[in-house]
Amino acid sequence: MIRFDGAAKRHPDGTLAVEGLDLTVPAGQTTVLVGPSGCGKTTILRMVNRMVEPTAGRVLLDGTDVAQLDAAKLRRGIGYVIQQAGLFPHRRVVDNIATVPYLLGWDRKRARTRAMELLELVGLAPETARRYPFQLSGGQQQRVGVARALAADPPLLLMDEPFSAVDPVVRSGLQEELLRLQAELNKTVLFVTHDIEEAVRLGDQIVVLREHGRIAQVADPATLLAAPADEQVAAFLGRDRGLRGLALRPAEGIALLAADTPLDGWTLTVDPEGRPTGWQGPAETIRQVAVFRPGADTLRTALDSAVLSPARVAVAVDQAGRVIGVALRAAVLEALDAAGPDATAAGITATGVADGR
Ligand SMILES: Nc1ncnc2c1ncn2[C@@H]1O[C@H](COP(=O)(O)OP(=O)(O)OP(=O)(O)O)[C@@H](O)[C@H]1O
Repeated sequence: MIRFDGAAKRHPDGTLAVEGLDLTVPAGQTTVLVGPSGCGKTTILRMVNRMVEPTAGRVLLDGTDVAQLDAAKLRRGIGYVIQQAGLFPHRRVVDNIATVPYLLGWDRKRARTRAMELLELVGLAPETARRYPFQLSGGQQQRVGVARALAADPPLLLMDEPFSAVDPVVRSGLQEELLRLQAELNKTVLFVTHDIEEAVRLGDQIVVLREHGRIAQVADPATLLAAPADEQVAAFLGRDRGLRGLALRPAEGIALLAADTPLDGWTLTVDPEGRPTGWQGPAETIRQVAVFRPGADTLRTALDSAVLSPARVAVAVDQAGRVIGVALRAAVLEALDAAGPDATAAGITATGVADGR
């Protein structure tokens, strides 16, 4: 657990980066710091590994003030991932990953064996090990960066906009990978981003910051989207926060009809295994079918499937991608009602945000 106890940073030129932060980062969970550029996110993160020393207050790691710990030793016990991975260009991937084990004095063979395990864990092929960073794509470099941070199995990971330099598709893959890893490893993760979408996807706890590291709100993603603390937070979350909140709710309890139900003249076509191949209409054929997996996907995906379909139904598939039925748009909305409106659950009224009640 990390505890910021009035932690502040004023730079020698007088810039007040962080005014005085009180915050608990729970163990075994992902806490995301999000906020506008320059609000102090990186400064807060770096106070933990002493790359920035607070000018007032303290940062406690499992109850110990980090200022009392040897900085080099402290850093070897904390995984650190930064934007564009920050790999050593002259070292092969395997040796980049093994950096901390080498520093910890592991013998070469053990360190390299560990590096190979990690390469697999982050989804990279074994032959990647012999390459140099410049021979990898941006997304692959980030994966190596994550593997390097995990090499000595530290309980804590600091991640500073680790995925912001890659394109949206790669980024989404990296986020998914981090979620998978985190479900397995249960690290304490402190993650910085300026992307609220990323924060909502990855965070167990989201800390929305204003300038000078002032806390605007600390909440889990569903509560944050349903009940922003004030207008400023609501504006930061964006206008479609309600729709984005659907991404946090499972697509469950949606009534399915048989896939061969007549649908306004549209027929869903499937391949011999039963996977959807397109929509056959009276005058045209559409070759894309947006699908959702009941239980595995979210209400947002189900709604998306229903909105994109020319037959105005969501297409439900099983884990193998075989069609198991279709759902009318109304059925998706009913499931939404049955799940209970989040805003009410969070204790606010429809006008609660606007008028401050
Ligand atoms: N060495 C320094 N000297 C003076 N001011 C600094 C120094 N380092 C950072 N700052 C200032 O401190 C404030 C917080 O910076 P920080 O990098 O923590 O913000 P951030 O929220 O991570 O920003 P971004 O999202 O743009 O990366 C900024 O106003 C920045 O200009």
